[in-house]
Amino acid sequence: FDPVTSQSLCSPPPPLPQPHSALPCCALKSHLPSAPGSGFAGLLEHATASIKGSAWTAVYDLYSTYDYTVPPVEKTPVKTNTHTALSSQWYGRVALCSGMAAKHFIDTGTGIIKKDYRGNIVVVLFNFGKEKLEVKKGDQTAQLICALTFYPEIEKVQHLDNIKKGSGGFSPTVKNKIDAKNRKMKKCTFFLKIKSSSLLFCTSVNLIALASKNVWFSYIKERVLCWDHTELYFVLFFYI
Ligand SMILES: O=c1ccn([C@H]2C[C@H](O)[C@@H](COP(=O)(O)OP(=O)(O)OP(=O)(O)O)O2)c(=O)[nH]1
Repeated sequence: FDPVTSQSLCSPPPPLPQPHSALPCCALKSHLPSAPGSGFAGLLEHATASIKGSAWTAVYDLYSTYDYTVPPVEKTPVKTNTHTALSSQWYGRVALCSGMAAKHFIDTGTGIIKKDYRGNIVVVLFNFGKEKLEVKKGDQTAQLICALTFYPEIEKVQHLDNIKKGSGGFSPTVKNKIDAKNRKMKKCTFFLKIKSSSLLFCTSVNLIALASKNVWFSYIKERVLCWDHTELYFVLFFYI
């Protein structure tokens, strides 16, 4: 699917266009690294404008080819005139510029560049801000990351192996943490209740014994109030 023309890209991919000298049009050709982790992600060819920020960065800057206006709460596909020819196991990812996100509330949509895509890389800009965004020819609109990927074979199975995350839907880990916290809180409340009940019990026995001077109460007072609170907790624990 071509995000600009809304046409299907099922037809054979068009040949790479010749770069226009006045526009930042370039072709990236990637090779598999000779050794894993060698960090060699792409070779810039026919570039009229450097799109890599520095020698050590893993991303290539993508620039707008034309002037655009992105109205507030709208999206605009921005052509970059950048074409990729990625080798097998590579794919491209259009990522947002943090500066545009922080300053203008701009995000980029979609963003997966298939290795066999030969069309114009388009950056779909979403304006979540209240102001319209003016994009000028040559402005950086996004960054391109070339990443290695794998092709897992799909197998139909009856069961999956035991997984920790469970089937709790979104954020089950967070839910489990909240559940554990709630359980801890319940435990604390329970022991607090016991503690306050035991204190209440001691005070009541004391007061009644004092007021009535009753032999039985004096007996209970002597027997019970000489216990320390720990013993009382146990008595009340089983009683409650
Ligand atoms: O931000 C983006 C995302 C995608 N593309 C290009 C490259 C990608 O290979 C092609 C198709 O995009 P995608 O595969 O995400 O769309 P689809 O609707 O699944 O299309 P297809 O019919 O190719 O499966 O559009 C861009 O230029 N910019």
